[in-house]
Amino acid sequence: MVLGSRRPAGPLVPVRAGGSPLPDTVARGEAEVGGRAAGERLGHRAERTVTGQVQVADGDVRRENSGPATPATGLSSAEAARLLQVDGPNAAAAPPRRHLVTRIAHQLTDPLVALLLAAAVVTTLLRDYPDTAVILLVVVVNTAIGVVQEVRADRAIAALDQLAAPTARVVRDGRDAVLPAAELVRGDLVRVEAGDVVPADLLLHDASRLHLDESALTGESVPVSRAADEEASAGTVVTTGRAVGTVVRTGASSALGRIATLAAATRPAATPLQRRLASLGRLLGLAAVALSALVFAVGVLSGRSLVEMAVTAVSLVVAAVPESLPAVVTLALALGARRMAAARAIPRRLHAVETLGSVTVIASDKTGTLTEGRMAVQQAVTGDGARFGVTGSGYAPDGTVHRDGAAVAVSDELRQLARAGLLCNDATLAPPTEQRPRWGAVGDPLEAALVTFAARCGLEPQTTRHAWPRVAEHPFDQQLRRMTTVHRSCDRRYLVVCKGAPESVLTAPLLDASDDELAALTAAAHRLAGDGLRVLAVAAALAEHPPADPAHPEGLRPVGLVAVGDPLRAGAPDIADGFAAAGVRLVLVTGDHPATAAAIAGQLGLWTEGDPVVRGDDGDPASAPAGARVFARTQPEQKLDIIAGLQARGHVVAMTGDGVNDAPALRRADIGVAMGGGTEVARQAADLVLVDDDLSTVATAIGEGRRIYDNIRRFLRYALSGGVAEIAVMLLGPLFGLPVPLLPAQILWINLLTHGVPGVALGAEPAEPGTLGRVPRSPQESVLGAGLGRQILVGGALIAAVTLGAGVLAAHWDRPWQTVIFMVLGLAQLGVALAVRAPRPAGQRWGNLALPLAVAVSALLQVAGVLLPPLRDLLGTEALGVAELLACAVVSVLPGLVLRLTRRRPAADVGLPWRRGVNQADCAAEEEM
Ligand SMILES: Nc1ncnc2c1ncn2[C@@H]1O[C@H](COP(=O)(O)OP(=O)(O)OP(=O)(O)O)[C@@H](O)[C@H]1O
Repeated sequence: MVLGSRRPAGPLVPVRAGGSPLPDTVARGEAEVGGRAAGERLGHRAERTVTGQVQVADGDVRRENSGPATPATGLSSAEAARLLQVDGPNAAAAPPRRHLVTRIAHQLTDPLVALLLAAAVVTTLLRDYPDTAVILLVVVVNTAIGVVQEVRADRAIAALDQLAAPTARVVRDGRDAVLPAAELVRGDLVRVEAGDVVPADLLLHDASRLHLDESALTGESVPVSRAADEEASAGTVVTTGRAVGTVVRTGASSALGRIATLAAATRPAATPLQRRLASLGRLLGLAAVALSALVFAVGVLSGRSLVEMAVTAVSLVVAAVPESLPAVVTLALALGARRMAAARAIPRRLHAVETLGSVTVIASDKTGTLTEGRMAVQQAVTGDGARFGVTGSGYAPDGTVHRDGAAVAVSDELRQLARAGLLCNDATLAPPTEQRPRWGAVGDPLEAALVTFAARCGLEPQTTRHAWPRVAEHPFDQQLRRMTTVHRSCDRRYLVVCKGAPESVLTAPLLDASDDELAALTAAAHRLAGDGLRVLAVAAALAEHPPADPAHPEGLRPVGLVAVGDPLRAGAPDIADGFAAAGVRLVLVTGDHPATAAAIAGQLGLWTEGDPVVRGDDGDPASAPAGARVFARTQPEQKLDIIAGLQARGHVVAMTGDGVNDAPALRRADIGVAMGGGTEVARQAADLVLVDDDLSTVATAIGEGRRIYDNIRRFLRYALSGGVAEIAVMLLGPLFGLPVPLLPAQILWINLLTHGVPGVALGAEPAEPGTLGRVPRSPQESVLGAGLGRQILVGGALIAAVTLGAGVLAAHWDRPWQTVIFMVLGLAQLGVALAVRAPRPAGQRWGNLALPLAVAVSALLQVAGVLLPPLRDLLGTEALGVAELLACAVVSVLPGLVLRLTRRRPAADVGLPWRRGVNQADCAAEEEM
């Protein structure tokens, strides 16, 4: 879906006269009767009855507005609270909360658990009660761990939903307030403006140039205009203008609610990693079943009873497959998401948490993301070529104009330039308040800078605007990159003013100027842009008649250039360095002039003389050179092409955006990043919302994403090494004269102690030092890739080797070898859990304490299985002496020790340059350049 331009071009738009933003009584009963009734917009035929109710053709009768007309002060909080009780929240019916019983039933329907329950039935029939007891214990503990993790994950996700919930600007108790959209009630007075998603069905009272993108409801993406007394439906997007309206329907009865597509209603789909792990789980399950069948066959052939071997085989399947994997992954993702939110980067979908770790390119817009978005006119060049400097603080109207370092009086030419910039302008300035001690911008900051400039040139903005009433306009249009307004002069003529990008304004037939004049102004504009300033050219003319098409005025005379500065955010160069060190390439995508873009990119260390600057107005940015890091003069739609081009080269792309028409690009990017201060529609389209508009939090989020992925692989390495070892011991044991190395109850006991709590604790391991200094992993890489498969086999082989070795020696010395195998196999796995932990972060004494604690408790229980008589009876173990126990402990340490000593040092600390982060194809292409 491509939304229209931020302020879509239209034909000659007559300007509404006056129109206070908030009429005295906005829900005017009589006025509405003649207007279009609610429901009509949605294709329902609607008639208004004498009682003020709306009769909708589908038979639905509802009161449009309860009680008396809403006064300009909006509802009182008490009345709103009462209505909220009556109608419920303004949200799609929340997915029903899963009852505990449902959660337990869900755990019990897992195929592995079903297998265990079947085995329990068999052992009960055989009166093998100890085995039955152990099997049931495993089922109970695993179910409990599964349910607890699911609840924790759901809670973390629900908390995130709250943080990223849509908001609405509403008038309550006579004051403007920003509330969660879910708290809106019928009768609430709501304000909407460009970039907002209409939060509920509104009956409009005052609409100024309001255009709505209704594609969410109708599929039609061309914005439609809506005026007072018409309805704005929930879920539509304001592309231009602003309006005030009264809520007439909320939640499920609103337009969006009725077609049941409110985003909140959908349960999050499984993430790609979860899906990949689910299929890996199925594969492992099949492998475990096949190998257990082999163990079963070997056992039966060597004379063991069919039933005993069947129960052994089932236990082995259960023990070898990491059944807690889905729970570990979901919890790791959900807790990671919570941690990101605490770092002020709110993931709106779980998949963002895992995808962030493999981001290779972050494409950022300039204004407000890398720069502060606080603009000020710094230089001005008048039509006669005179150049002025302007100083002052922020948007404050006072300041000075100087030339060659000395304060000068404002010339007529400069005043004309300032006046033109003030008239062709929709912004105003907000004086300081108690909460905000500085002057602020209302509307486009660039235009607000022009208002300040006019004031510094001695003009009184309101008086000037009043003296030159606007009669027609062509709003700023990102395609044309200019804006035109037409004003009535006091002598009944028309002043036509056009301001915009120099290449859009300094061109015939719009401009009537000599080639020399044009060349001089274009060169001046280029020089100013080269200083990193955003340059606007201004042209104007007095005419007898308004232009036939204000989008394309003709015959204007150049009035001058204004060059607007927007300081780099403090720390922006460090952000660029940080991404570079993380192997993530920062790319600047802007609608600004190539010289401005290059200058800013130069200050960020992204660009040096000779590097390419790709121009969006000069061809297809998707076919840009592979190493390009600056895209200028791009249209929002071209962001899609840039993303597609990068993705085709194998990059995982994060894209920032905050405007109305950035939404498609935010959806298309692997990670759409919206600014907390941006538009609602951008926030809702994004995967990640940066609360403080601070791009550096993306780096933190990338680090978190990598940590989570590392921990999932850590868990896999630990759990699968154990599974491999168990199967190897059962298969190879008979070859070493150990007929049935482990009894079913023993296998399940080991499974219980090793998988459950230590597994979950591994998910909480801290990030390895230098996680952010690593090359991002390839998204195509298998979960078991990058050597993990080999590490699992090595780990499994080591555990199996020491276990079988200890068993063989015990058998040789005529000691209870089966118990020795039980002991060593369990303890060695726990040793591996400690060996695969992340290196302790610098300055932290203990790291993740949960893991050693979980391992210690599990080790004690394992020893108890041999020492305590009741457990011995249950598990079929025999007593071991202290020396034997110590020997078992020493042997069990070996696999972990070997793994620890041979651990590769993290590739970190070396601060990889970003170039190493791009894939091979890119490197080759860059070398060719
Ligand atoms: N209000 C305006 N009136 C006239 N011209 C404008 C206005 N705003 C921007 N321009 C011109 O259009 C060009 C593109 O601006 P636009 O706002 O589309 O860029 P952008 O992609 O949002 O930039 P950024 O990456 O800096 O956020 C600007 O360089 C400027 O020359």
